[in-house]
Amino acid sequence: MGPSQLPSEVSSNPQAESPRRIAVMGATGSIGDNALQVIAASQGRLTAVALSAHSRLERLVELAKKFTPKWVIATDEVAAKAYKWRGLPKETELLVGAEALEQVARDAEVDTVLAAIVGSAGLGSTLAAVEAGKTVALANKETLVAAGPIVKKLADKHGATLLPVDSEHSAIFQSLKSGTRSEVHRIVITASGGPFRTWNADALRQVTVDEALAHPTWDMGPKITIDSATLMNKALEIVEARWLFDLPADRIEVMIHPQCIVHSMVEFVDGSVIAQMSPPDMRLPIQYALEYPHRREAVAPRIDWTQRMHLEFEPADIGRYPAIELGFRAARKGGTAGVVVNAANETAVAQFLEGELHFTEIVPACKSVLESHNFNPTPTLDELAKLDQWARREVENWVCA
Ligand SMILES: NC(=O)C1=CN([C@@H]2O[C@H](COP(=O)(O)OP(=O)(O)OC[C@H]3O[C@@H](n4cnc5c(N)ncnc54)[C@H](OP(=O)(O)O)[C@@H]3O)[C@@H](O)[C@H]2O)C=CC1
Ligand SMILES: CC(=O)[C@@H](O)[C@H](O)COP(=O)(O)O
Ligand SMILES: [Mn+2]
Repeated sequence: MGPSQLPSEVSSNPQAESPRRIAVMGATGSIGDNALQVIAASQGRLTAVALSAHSRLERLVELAKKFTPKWVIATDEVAAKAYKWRGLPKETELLVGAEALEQVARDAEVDTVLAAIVGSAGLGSTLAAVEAGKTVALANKETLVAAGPIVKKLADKHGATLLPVDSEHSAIFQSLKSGTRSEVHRIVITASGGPFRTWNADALRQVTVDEALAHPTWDMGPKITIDSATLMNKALEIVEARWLFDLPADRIEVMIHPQCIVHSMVEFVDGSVIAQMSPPDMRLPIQYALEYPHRREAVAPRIDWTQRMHLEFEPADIGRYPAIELGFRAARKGGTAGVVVNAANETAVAQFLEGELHFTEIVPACKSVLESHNFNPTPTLDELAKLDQWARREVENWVCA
C-alpha cells in the first residue's frame, strides 16, 4: 500500500475556498449521474469542469447546460460528427475523440478525475490522470483488473492518488483506517448474490436478458448489472482489491450478503471486524472519494434505525459461483491473467446482451480463454493491449464444449 496511492490524508485544494475541479469521465452513465448529483449538492465545494459521453450526446448537452463545464468530450467520433450540436453553453468547448479524454485528464485545471467510463475504454484516461499525478476517483474497476501492477507503479512514480469508488473497496478503504497495515488479517468482500441467488441450474439455463438486467438492490449500468448476475463482478472486485490494497489473494474472502447494507469488512489480527454500513446507494462512496478526506452531509439516504433490520451472511459457494474461483485465480496469478479475464468477460457480456451467448456460457467462456492464453508474469502495456484484443477474438469464436 504505497503512501502516494492510498493516503491517510490528502491535502485539500491548495486554495482552501476554491472548488475541487472534477473531470467526470462517463458523465452520462449511472456513476456519472450519481456523481453529478453529489457535485450539485456540494454547496460549491465541487465543480464539474469536464463531462464526457460516448453515445448519449443529447444527455451530454442537457448536462452541459446545467453544469457549464469548461469542456464536454464526445468520444464516439462518428456519432459526434453526425450530431447537430445545439444548446451548448458558450463557455463550454466541445472536444471529440478518445484522445481528448487523456488531454483533459492531464490538464492543470483538473484536480480529480472521476473514472466512470465502463470497461477497458476507461484505461487510457485513467493512466493519463495517473501519469499527471492527479487524484483519481476510481469507479472503473476494469482498469485495475487489466493493468493493476502497472497503474500502481505509475501512481507511485508520479505521486498520483487512487481513491476507490466501488462500494466494497470504499468500505474496505474506510475500514482500514482502524488499524495499521501489519494489523490487517484479511478483508471480506460482500456480494449481493445477484438476481439468481436462489435459482437452480435448470432455471439458470433459461435466463433472459431482462431477468439478468433486474438487479435486486443496485441500479447500475447494463454491463456491471450482468456482471453482478454472473458473479463476475465479484471476480473483478477480488482482483481490484488485490492490487488496490496490495493484498495477496489468500487475505481476501467473499461473503454473500443479499441486503447490501454491509459493503465490506476488514478483519484485524486481534479478530476485530470493522465494517462500513449504509443503504445501497452509490452517492455515498462517490461523495467520500470526491470530498476525501472530509466527511460531509450526504444526499444519499441514511439507515433508518427505527426499523427492524435483518442482515444475512453466507459463505460464497465456489461450486455454485465458478466466477469467484476465476477471480481468485486471476488475483493469484497476476501478470496477464487479469487483462484476459476482463476482455473475455466484456466480450461475453456484450454477446449475451446481443442474444448471441447464453447466460450460463459467460463464465465458462472466460475460464476457457484464461486457461488457453499464453501467460506472461510481467507484461508491458503494449503486450496487455495485444492480449486484450486476442481474448476478445477468442470469445467471439468460442463454442461451448
Ligand atoms: N453503476 C454503479 O453503481 C457502479 C459502477 N461501477 C463501475 O463504474 C463504471 C461505470 O459503470 P456504470 O456507470 O454503471 O456504466 P454505464 O453503462 O451506466 O455508463 C458508462 C459510461 O461510459 C461511457 N462509455 C461507454 N462506452 C464508452 C467508450 N467506448 N468510450 C468512452 N466512454 C464510453 C458511457 O457513455 P454513453 O452513455 O454516452 O454511451 C457512459 O457515460 C464501470 O467500470 C463499473 O464497473 C462500480 C461500482 C458501482
Ligand atoms: C454498487 C457496487 O459497488 C456494485 O459493484 C455492486 O457491488 C454490485 O453488486 P453485487 O456484485 O454484489 O451483486
Ligand atoms: Mn462493487
